[in-house]
Amino acid sequence: MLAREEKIKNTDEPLARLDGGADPLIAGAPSLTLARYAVAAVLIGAVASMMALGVLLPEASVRTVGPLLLFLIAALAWYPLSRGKIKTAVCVLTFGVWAVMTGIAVFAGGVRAPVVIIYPVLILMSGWLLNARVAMLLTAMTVLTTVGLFLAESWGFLPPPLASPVVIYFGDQILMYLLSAALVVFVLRAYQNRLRELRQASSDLEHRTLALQERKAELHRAQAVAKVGSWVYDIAQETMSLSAEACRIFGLAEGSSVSLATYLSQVHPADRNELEHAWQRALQGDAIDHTHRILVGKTVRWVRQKAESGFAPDGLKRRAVGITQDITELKEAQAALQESEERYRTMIEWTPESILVHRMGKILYANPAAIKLFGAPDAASLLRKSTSELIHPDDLKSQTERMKSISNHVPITPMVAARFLKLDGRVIDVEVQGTAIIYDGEPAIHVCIRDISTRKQMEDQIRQLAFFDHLTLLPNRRLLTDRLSQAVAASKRSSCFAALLFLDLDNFKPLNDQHGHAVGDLLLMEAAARLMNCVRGVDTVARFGGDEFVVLLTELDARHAESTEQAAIVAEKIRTSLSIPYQLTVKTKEQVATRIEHHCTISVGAVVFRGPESDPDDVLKWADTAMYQAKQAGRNSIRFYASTEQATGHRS
Ligand SMILES: Nc1nc2c(ncn2[C@@H]2O[C@H](COP(=O)(O)OP(=O)(O)OP(=O)(O)O)[C@@H](O)[C@H]2O)c(=O)[nH]1
Repeated sequence: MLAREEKIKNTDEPLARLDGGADPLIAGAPSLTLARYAVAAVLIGAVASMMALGVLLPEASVRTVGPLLLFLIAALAWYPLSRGKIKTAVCVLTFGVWAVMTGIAVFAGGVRAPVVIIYPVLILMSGWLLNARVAMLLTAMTVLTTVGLFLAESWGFLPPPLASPVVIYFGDQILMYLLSAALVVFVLRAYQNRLRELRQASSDLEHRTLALQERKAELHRAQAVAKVGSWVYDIAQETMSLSAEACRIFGLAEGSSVSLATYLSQVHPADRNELEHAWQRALQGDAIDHTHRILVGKTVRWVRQKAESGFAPDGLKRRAVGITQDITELKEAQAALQESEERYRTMIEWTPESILVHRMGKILYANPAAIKLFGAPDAASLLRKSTSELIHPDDLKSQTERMKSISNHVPITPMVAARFLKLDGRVIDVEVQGTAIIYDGEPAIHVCIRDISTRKQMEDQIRQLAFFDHLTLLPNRRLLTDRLSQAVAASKRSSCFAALLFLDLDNFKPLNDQHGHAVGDLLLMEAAARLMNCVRGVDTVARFGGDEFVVLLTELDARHAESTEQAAIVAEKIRTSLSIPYQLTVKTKEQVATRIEHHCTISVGAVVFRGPESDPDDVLKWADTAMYQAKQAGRNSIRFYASTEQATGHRS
């Protein structure tokens, strides 16, 4: 098909216009093959004639001029033919042959020359292969020539005809008949080829029409799926032709076309002016890319118009070609997203919880609560920091791993306690919870930080109250019981003995009675401090209650005697230390502070024990019994619980 289109393009224009500008294919342009046959036939005929004349009439070389001219004409026609200019070639051939034949007729007897038989054939061929005008022209030329030959002969202007043997007449006539027959065959074949080509062209046209319809349907489907319509605006006519999807978007019946004024009246009043300006710019050659609202019934639709103005393919009409995209859903989604982002922003701006957003450790956002929590003067000074600068070094590894897990969407404990650092370096106890989010279009981590410093302090206080004596800050009876159980269990494992010293201040009550409870408290605190100085770090000094203290000595010797000796040494050290006079500051009734010296001693009951022979209750009871014995013995003394009773398990 393309090859044929190419051939048609190459056919010379002036000749094509001789038939009134009709499609040369349909007007019967000769095919390249047939034209070649015709030229070849003339060439071969000319050569054959020259050869025949050379053989039959070697002495009459002048007779070969005719065939020689025919040969030249054919050679001349071959040149345009080789360049695809078929009609020019046929023209050269027809008129050339006509001219040569006329020349021969002049020397061969005028209107009686045998060659005149070729004229009708040439007229027919020119009419068929070229067009009616050429045939008419050739006919007129032939009639005039015939009249001319007749008059020339009548007036005796014609040269005497060459004396020709009969064989020449015979040969000429046979050649003319053959040539005529060949031309008629060419014409018929050209006609048949033309018909075949027309049928082929018709079938091609049908296929092209079908393909075009399919493409049009596909385009409609694609436009409907993409919600993109197209239009062409004829600037002179001021009419906009719309595709089916464009009609749907504008709420018009399929196949509608609208004027610019009608379209503008459909545009939302708030957007109309701006669109009109854009349209004017487009008419001056600018491209339009404009988003505006249109009113379709009672609904508002968002559309994006993209267009360019220019000339139609005919190069005459000015027009604008554009597409219309229905972006209502996109706009609604954008509005919803914006609303949700604003809500999120407001929420995190006002929440009392501290929130940071970071990507790969770089802080991107900090809410006011976070700025306050980290003691930053403003958001910018916090944004300059990396997360690693805000995390306590001890927790950095675990926090970094958590961030990695969050980024990789690996499940983790939602909230953990950690220590963070304020910008001034102070430590804050916090609970952190991280979530993977998309921030500014890229993955990031949203961290929620809760300051639990106050809660931690309160917990510590509660712990202190639950397990420590508030006056002396020593472990209380509950914690002592726990440590004693641990000591029993440890001694069972290690086979080493432990010792428990039960201490009771002697004659403490009179101090309270004489100087008041506050002074008694001072003594109790001083006694506690002295006790702490008498023992190792692994030992426990507890306030059992009132003026009673307990000292638990662990990890003594594996032998009972040695352990008893070690415990006795510590007990003696304690007894000595606590009997040193106490310097206490007393306030008189008049609130005047005076220092008094108070002498106080202690009675110590001691027991050396080891699991599993002893249990915590027994040990306490045995030490208490021994302490009672020390009191009985006159106070300020140390008594060990009898080991025989321990060994036999006697507990009375
Ligand atoms: N200042 C003060 N006194 C307390 C506290 N707890 C108990 N006491 C007093 O401690 C005293 C203990 O009395 P006791 O041990 O029976 O009497 P004591 O005078 O030490 O006599 P002995 O123990 O027999 O030598 C009581 O007067 C209690 O009121 C306390 O927390 N502070």
